[in-house]
Amino acid sequence: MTVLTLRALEKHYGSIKAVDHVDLQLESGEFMAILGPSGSGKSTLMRLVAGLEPPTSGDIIVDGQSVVNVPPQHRNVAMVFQSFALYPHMTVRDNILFPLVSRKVPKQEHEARLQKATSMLGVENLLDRRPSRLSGGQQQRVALARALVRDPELFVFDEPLSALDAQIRSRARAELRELHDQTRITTLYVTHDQVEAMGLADRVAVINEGRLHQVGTPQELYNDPADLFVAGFIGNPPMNLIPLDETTVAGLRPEHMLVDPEEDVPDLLIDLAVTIEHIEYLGSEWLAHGQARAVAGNGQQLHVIARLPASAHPGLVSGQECRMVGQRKDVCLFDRASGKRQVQAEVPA
Ligand SMILES: Nc1ncnc2c1ncn2[C@@H]1O[C@H](COP(=O)(O)OP(=O)(O)OP(=O)(O)O)[C@@H](O)[C@H]1O
Repeated sequence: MTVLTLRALEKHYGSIKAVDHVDLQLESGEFMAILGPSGSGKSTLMRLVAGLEPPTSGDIIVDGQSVVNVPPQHRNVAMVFQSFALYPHMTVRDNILFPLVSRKVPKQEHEARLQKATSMLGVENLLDRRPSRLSGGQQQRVALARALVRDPELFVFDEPLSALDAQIRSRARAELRELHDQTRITTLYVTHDQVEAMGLADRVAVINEGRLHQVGTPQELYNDPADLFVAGFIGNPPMNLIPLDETTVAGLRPEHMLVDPEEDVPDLLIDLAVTIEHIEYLGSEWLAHGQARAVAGNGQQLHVIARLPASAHPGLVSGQECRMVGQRKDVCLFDRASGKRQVQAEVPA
């Protein structure tokens, strides 16, 4: 079991800080997702951990030992890429055995390790095929078997499901998590897809422009975003971010936005006059999109979204005026200048 620590890790490309002072610790057996938009530094971070590139500064520590000067072939890190990177001219068997051959693992160990990895991934019956004769899902499982066969200390995944069809992606997600639960290999999983990150990981590290914004369980990120970036990134659709005054922005999840409440709602903090733009039907719910008027008294228009259960037909049409309100208990407050979450004591009366 392996603990991975990143300490003040930096990677600069000229003036670009691809990784900007990242401190992060993965506990032994933990599955951590690195989640961020395109260009946020996720792949760079992963390449530093695998040893494919040296950091500009900072340290990477595995079980108490710095590995910054250890070349990639001597780090026991198994990587699985988006493209799977299987060798097309080799059979599945030879692809899976390749890490053992290249690391000169004694031949008598090969069959037992092949058997263990292939039975875990259910690819025993594909051993004589070439990758071009496999479906995307099968290729992904072969790539996982190849990563597993070497008994790694750390798994590093770079968007390993993004090449799969949407229909099989959710099954592949479940299989990946089952594999983790069986092996408990410490895992760093890079993705820009929050459904993957939130659905798979024990904890999620949200990164943007090379900087870590928050590390927490999926529930913590959703319920207690640390700053405006996380609030506007997590959730689909994300939080409504509504300026309250010169210094404060209120964050309110679409499911907490109440539309035309019939009864008095206690302790209102948000009370908006909204013109409906359109109503979106998503099967299990409705999304009511609208423009709020005169937010924070400056006449500024603001796009807002309310989420309503499928059973509650909103009875709204485009162009209709309505009221959207939110209670203080459901609101997160952020400092407008720094973007940071305000502590509860600073909640304006
Ligand atoms: N070899 C390089 N030379 C110069 N700049 C680079 C290099 N690699 C990455 N960058 C820059 O570093 C930043 C982070 O890139 P990185 O590929 O790590 O982001 P990412 O979050 O993985 O993006 P994506 O999701 O699009 O793959 C970007 O601004 C990128 O242009």
